[in-house]
Amino acid sequence: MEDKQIAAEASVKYIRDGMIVGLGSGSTVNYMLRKLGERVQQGLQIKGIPTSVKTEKLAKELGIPLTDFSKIQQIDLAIDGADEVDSSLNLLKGGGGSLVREKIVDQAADELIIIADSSKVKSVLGNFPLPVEVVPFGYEKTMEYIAAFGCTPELREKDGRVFISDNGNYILDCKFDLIENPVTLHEQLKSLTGVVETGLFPEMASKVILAREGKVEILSK
Ligand SMILES: O=C(CO)[C@H](O)[C@H](O)COP(=O)(O)O
Repeated sequence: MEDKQIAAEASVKYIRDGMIVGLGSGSTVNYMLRKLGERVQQGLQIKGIPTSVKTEKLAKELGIPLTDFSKIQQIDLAIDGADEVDSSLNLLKGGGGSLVREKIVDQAADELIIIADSSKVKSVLGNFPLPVEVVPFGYEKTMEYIAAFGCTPELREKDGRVFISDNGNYILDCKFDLIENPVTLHEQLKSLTGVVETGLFPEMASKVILAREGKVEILSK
């Protein structure tokens, strides 16, 4: 079993009867959904809030009951993946392009657990290009303003076409050398008019469940 799957399956034991659960996005989360689907078939009663159209589709296929923000007051727990995690549990996310919905759900949850293999742990964030969701109108200008913060932004494409997020926006993948201060960089980028959201999730995760060579490790605040 690969480490992503081991970490993902270990997270399911934190899901208890009656919980409203934020369902993240990505290949690690897909393993979590499959395990959760099994638990639901065995009688676990939960409702999930998906963070992407892809997650919503898979959850429905697996028989996981879903809800939405119009029907609930709180999210007990969100389980999500990440592209990078630092030792203070700051996250860089959005490799799959779902960062806006992920951030809305993850922020609303009482607890956020991140699941990952050990390759995602970095001493400093920024090796992975930072995904920034931007409004399509005038994205060329937004790109120039973002580049002035010391990165090389690239418009994300998929299958030879511009990638469109679930929210109808573009994603700019911004290669920084290192992101020494994720809080400040996030605030600076967020202040640009065309920026919808950045893939920096500082100080949000309460726990990271990692798998390294088949063994589970827990990083906590
Ligand atoms: O932020 C994300 C999607 O927007 C994912 O959680 C992140 O890209 C990790 O993906 P994977 O589990 O496939 O490595």
